[in-house]
Amino acid sequence: MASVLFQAIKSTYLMLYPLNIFNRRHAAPFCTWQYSQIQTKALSEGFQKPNEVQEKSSHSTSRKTPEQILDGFEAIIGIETHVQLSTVTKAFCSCRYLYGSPPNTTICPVCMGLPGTLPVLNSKVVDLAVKLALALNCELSLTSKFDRKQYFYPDLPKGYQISQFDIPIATKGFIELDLPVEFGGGHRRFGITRVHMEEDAGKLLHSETGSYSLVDLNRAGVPLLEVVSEPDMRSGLEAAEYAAELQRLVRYLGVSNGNMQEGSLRCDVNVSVRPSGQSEFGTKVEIKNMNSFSAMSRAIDYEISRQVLLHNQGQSDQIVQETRLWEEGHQKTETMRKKEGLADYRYFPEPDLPEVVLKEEYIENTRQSLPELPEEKRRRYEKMGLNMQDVLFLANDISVASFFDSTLEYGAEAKLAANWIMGDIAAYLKNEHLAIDEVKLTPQELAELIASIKSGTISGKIGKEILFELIAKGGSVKEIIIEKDLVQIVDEGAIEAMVVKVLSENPKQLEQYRGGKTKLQGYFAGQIMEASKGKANPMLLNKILSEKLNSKS
Ligand SMILES: Nc1ncnc2c1ncn2[C@@H]1O[C@H](COP(=O)(O)OP(=O)(O)OP(=O)(O)O)[C@@H](O)[C@H]1O
Ligand SMILES: [Mg+2]
Ligand SMILES: [Mg+2]
Repeated sequence: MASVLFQAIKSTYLMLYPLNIFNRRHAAPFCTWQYSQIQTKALSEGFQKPNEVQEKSSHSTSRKTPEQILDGFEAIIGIETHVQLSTVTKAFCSCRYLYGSPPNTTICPVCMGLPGTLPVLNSKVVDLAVKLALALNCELSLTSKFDRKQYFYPDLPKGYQISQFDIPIATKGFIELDLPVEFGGGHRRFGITRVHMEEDAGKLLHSETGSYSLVDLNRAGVPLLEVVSEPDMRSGLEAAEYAAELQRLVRYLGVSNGNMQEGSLRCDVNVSVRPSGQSEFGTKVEIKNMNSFSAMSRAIDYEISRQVLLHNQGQSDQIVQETRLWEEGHQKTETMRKKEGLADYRYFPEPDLPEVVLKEEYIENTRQSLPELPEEKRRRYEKMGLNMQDVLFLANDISVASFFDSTLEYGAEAKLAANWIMGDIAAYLKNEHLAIDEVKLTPQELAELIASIKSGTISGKIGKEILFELIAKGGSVKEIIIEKDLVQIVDEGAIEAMVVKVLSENPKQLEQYRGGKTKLQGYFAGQIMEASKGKANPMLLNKILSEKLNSKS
C-alpha cells in the first residue's frame, strides 16, 4: 500500500498545495509566511541602521555610534546552529541526498512518512554526532533517545520531526577561539548547552503569484545536529566568530561541508539586552535568515540597537519574544512571527527507534581518532613564533593549514612558508576563486622554492616567477631552474660588467646622480636587474653599483 502511494506521489514530482489550506492562525509555530504581514510598528522610524550611524557620526556630533547606543546596556546573545551531516545516506532510510537534485528525486516511503514504514537509524549519524560533541568538549550521554517533536507544516511529511528532547546525545561543552587582531583580538570561551541529533524537513517553493506552493521532500530525513550555545556572546562580532569557529570545526572533522549558502550550516541567533549590572536577562528575540557571518554580525548589531532604543524611549514592553527575519535588502530585522510563550510540540519518546547506547570504548576510540582541531593548531602555530594574524589566517581553512603543515614537513621555515602562502599564493587564489588544493603547486615544491632562494641558487624575484609557473602548470623547481637557465648570478666580475655597461649607456642619468639626484640609484639597479634577466644577486648588484656610482672615475 505504502509503495503504491509512494509511486503515485513520486510520479507527480511536485506536489501542489493550495496556499489557503495552511493559512490558518492556529497552525504551526513554523509557518513562516502566515504572519509575515504582521510587522512591528515602524519602530525603525527614527532609528538609524548601525552602519548609517557610524558613517554619519564622523560628520555630526548629535548622532550616536553603536557603542554609544549600547552605553549603559549589555547585549546577550545565544545561538542555535543546525549542522547538516555529510553522511552518504539519510538519517533513517537509504536515500542519498545531493544538494541541487531535481525536486522529489531522492525520496522513499520512509522519508516521505508513508503509513507502514519504519525508520532505521544510520549509525554514521551517531559517529559524526560523537565526533562533533567530543570536539566541542561535551559530556556524552551513554544512553540517549529520540523523541517526536510534533507540529504541522506542509514540508514535514510525518507531522512530526524525529529529534532529541530531554536526553540529547551531548551536553555541557565549550568552544574556544581567538578574536581577529583587527578588532582588538582576545581569547574567548563560549559554552555549549547541548548537541542533539534530528532529521531535516523538506522545502517549500512558493509560486510568484502566491496562489500555491510546491513541496520538495529531497531534504526530508537528512541528518542534522543542532548545537545550542549558552547565552555567552556579547556582540555581533563575537557571535559571528563563534559561528565561524563552529564551521571550521565541522570542516576539520569532516562531519559537514558547513556551507551556509547551501543551508548546511544554519544559525538562529537569540538577542536580548539588559541594563548593565542587572542579573536577569531581558526578553529574547530570535533572528533567522542570515546566510553569511557578516550578515549575522550586522543583524545582531541592528537588533541590539533596536532594543536599546526601545528601552531608552520607555517602550521596553514592545520588546516581545518573537522570531524576526534579517532583511538583507533593507539591512534590518522584521517580525516573522510572535511566540506566545513556549510552543507546545507535545514531545514524546519515538516508539519506532531504540535508545542510543554508547560504549566507553567506542567513545575513547573516537576521541583518539579526532584530527588536530583548530584551537590546537592555533596554539601550535603560536608556539612556532608566528604572530596572531598569521596564526588565524593559516588555521582558518583546513586545506590551507594542511598545505602549510606539509610544506613544513618538507623542511621549510615556518615564517617563510607563511609569507609565501599568505602573500602571493593567497592573492592568486583569491583572484582566480580557487582553493589551495585546486592548483598544481605542491607543498614539496614550495619548500624546494624556499630552499632555493635561501641557498642563493635563485633570487627572490625569479622565485616569484617560478611560483606562478608551479601554480599554473606544476612541475619541479629544480627542472624549471635548469630548463630556463635561472640560476642566480653571483659572479662579481659578471655583475660588475653589467653595472659598467648600464652606467655607460645612461650618461645623462649618471650626471644627474652625481649632481645630487641619488634617488636614481634605484633606476640603475632596475636597469641592471633587467639586463641580467632578473638573475643578478640583488645584494651584490647594489654593493657594486654603489661602489661604481660613488667612485670618481
Ligand atoms: N535572554 C536571552 N537572551 C539571549 N539569548 C538567550 C536568552 N535566553 C536564552 N538564550 C539563548 O537562546 C537559545 C535557545 O535555544 P533553545 O533551542 O534552547 O530554545 P528555543 O529557541 O526556545 O527552541 P527552538 O529550538 O524551538 O527554537 C540558546 O542558545 C540560549 O543560549
Ligand atoms: Mg532550538
Ligand atoms: Mg530557537
